[in-house]
Amino acid sequence: MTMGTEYEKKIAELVKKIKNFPNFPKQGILFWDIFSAISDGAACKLLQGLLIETIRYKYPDVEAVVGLESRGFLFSFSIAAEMGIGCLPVRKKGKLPGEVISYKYDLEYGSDTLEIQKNSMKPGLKCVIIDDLIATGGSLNAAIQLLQNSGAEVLGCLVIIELESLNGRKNIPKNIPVHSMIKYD
Ligand SMILES: O=P(O)(O)OC[C@H]1O[C@H](OP(=O)(O)OP(=O)(O)O)[C@H](O)[C@@H]1O
Ligand SMILES: Nc1ncnc2[nH]cnc12
Ligand SMILES: [Mg+2]
Repeated sequence: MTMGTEYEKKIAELVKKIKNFPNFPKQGILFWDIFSAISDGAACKLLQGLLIETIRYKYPDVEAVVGLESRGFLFSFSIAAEMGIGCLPVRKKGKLPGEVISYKYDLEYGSDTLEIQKNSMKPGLKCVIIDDLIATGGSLNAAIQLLQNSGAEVLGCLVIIELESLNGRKNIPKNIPVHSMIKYD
């Protein structure tokens, strides 16, 4: 996909701002800190503009943006407000009031459950899932399953960062596009 050299220049600006932290939160993990890229106003504007440009180009029919707790929320509201479309949260079990639809999934140890509010869902609602980062792909895949079980149409996913060495895409259904703006090994 090409969105032009201006777009590429803005991505390069963003890349300069993202810091990483070795051995956080555990020994052996290189942590990519999206908050380091939004600590000044110009950087916030840059990233917001890039996200909106990407969504408009990749998913022009989107009707709602679904943010994954918690870092995904930063970006879902910003995009939804600018585009005048819905902003739906996917949260861990027990955090959302009212009737919810749940999806339980396996982790390396144990399991987790994601939820979405039933009254925010309409059959066939065209959703894009947004998060800061894809690592193993477990979170995005669980959100895709949850939304599809809820009757939504998942147009695709958008993440800012992809950790390619973890090959998270192998855990995502082949017919669901995942667009990442920045790729690290
Ligand atoms: O592809 P995966 O292996 O599922 O990992 C990616 C997820 O991990 C991080 O969230 P985390 O669960 O650390 O919580 P946070 O967003 O609340 O910080 C990140 O923000 C993604 O949501
Ligand atoms: N390496 C990493 N950096 C930041 N967030 C993450 N979530 C999962 N893996 C991560
Ligand atoms: Mg997260």
